[in-house]
Amino acid sequence: MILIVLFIGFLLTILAIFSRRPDRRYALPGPKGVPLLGNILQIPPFQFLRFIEWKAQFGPIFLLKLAGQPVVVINSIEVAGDLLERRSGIYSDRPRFIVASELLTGGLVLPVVRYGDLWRKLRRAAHDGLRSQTMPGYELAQELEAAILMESLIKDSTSNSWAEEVKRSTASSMKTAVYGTPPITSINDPVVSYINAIGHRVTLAMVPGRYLVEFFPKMLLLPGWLAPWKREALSWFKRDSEKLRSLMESVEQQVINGLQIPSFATNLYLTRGRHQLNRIEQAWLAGTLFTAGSDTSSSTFTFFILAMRLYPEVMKKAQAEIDRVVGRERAPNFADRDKLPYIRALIKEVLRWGPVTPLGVPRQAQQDDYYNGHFIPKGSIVVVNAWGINNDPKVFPNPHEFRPERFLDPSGTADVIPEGTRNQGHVSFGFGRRICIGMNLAVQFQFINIATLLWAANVEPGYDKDGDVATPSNSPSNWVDEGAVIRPVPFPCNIVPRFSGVEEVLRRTRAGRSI
Ligand code: HEM
Repeated sequence: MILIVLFIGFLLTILAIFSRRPDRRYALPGPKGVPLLGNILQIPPFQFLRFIEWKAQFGPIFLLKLAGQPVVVINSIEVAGDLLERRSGIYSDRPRFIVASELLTGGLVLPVVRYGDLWRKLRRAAHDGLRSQTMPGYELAQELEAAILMESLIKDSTSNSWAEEVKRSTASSMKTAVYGTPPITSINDPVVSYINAIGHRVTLAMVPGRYLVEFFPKMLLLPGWLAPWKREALSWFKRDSEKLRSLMESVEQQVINGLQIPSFATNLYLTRGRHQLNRIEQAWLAGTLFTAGSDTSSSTFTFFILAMRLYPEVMKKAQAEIDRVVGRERAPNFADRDKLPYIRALIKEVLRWGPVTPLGVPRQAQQDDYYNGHFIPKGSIVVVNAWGINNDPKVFPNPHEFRPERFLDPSGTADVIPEGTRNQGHVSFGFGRRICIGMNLAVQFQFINIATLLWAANVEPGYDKDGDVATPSNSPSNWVDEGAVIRPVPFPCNIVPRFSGVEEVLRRTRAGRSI
């Protein structure tokens, strides 16, 4: 009798294993790995470049195994659209990061929140404050910050410290947009340093292999005295929540005192009845937007400066357009945007050309799926090689060339936008339901800073320590991976005023836009 029960149990186990294991014939193609580790050892830094090589071998969608975890890599705009947009019900979740997105941040950091009701609430509230209709509310502060940035860049035009100044200015602009605070004078501003430190802790906690609990989730049940990593993370969550809440409370207090400075947090507080977020959720949402927007925007602007240093003829063409529309008596403003098609095209090209977030933010398949006859198991991590798509020669001929004209019709006036790019011209903001919620603000930030810099100054070659002309390039040896973003390694260059009187106009612009 016992033998019969054991035999039936054995048969059921085998059946269960084989009903879950896909037939190998249906598996996605992909590089062969080694036992246990799978493809881990084949993945170098700047993996998106290797993914382009594998695309040539295995096609636009392939499978990697990282220590048993299936990772599906998408390398074409069509496949990304098919899965992340047309099957968004399956592909809108994020992978689980126990320490980073649960313990350290209470599951409240929008880019890594699991797909579900809380995500919907946070996303709706974020959309409320960042949709295109709200953008004019941010313009005055962005024009002010662009004038401040330009004044300081040209004041010390031969300095190599421009990259630090770009970081300060971006953090300042994002802090004003989120909390309505005046411009900051130093990147060491205490609020900026605090929120950046939270971002840094989260990024570090996501490094694969850092915490065993990610591989053995049952360890989460250990009591704090046996799990110092858990105790520490929970204590950071408490401290960070208090800090972020105090920032929201100062905004609330201003509104209560009758002072409504336009900002994301002011809007969040005023619309709290509609989105139903509690105070801690509101506080984390505001703080998250600051971090998600700062490094991405400053790195993009740094790629713009690199492009101007490498393509002086593009710079001249853009400046000619600005001179025609704006003249020299005033600095550019948002009212000029519709009349500056070349600048709009140039912004798209910067976002396409610079690998700021080359692999976007990963997704996770919420159920088993088949694509073109290939099996994608539930729980697979799904990564889109955005940089690979942005550099696909079929969509963008001569992709390594910086050429804003690719986004203009032959008359140079009408925008030309490749299909499947959600009207952006590139896929750097992602896809589907989890597409970057801050993209309107991000593009607006780039517009005013790019237009102001081109109006005010030339980006000219700088010199290295030996006195030789520095020769930066847009290639791996000139990129630095900071975890959340990739940016160009700072390179010497000179930002030189284009005409006398620039400083005076910038001073007037600043004085006319106090917030
Ligand atoms: C040039 C600048 C920026 C780039 C390149 C960028 C890129 C991205 C990408 C690739 C994603 C993931 C999209 C996906 O999963 O398909 C994302 C998500 C996100 N971004 Fe941005 N971003 C930028 C600026 C901003 C700004 C300024 C903000 C805030 C105001 C922001 C807030 C967010 C948030 C909250 C998410 C998570 C959305 C979600 O998971 O539902 N980003 N961004």
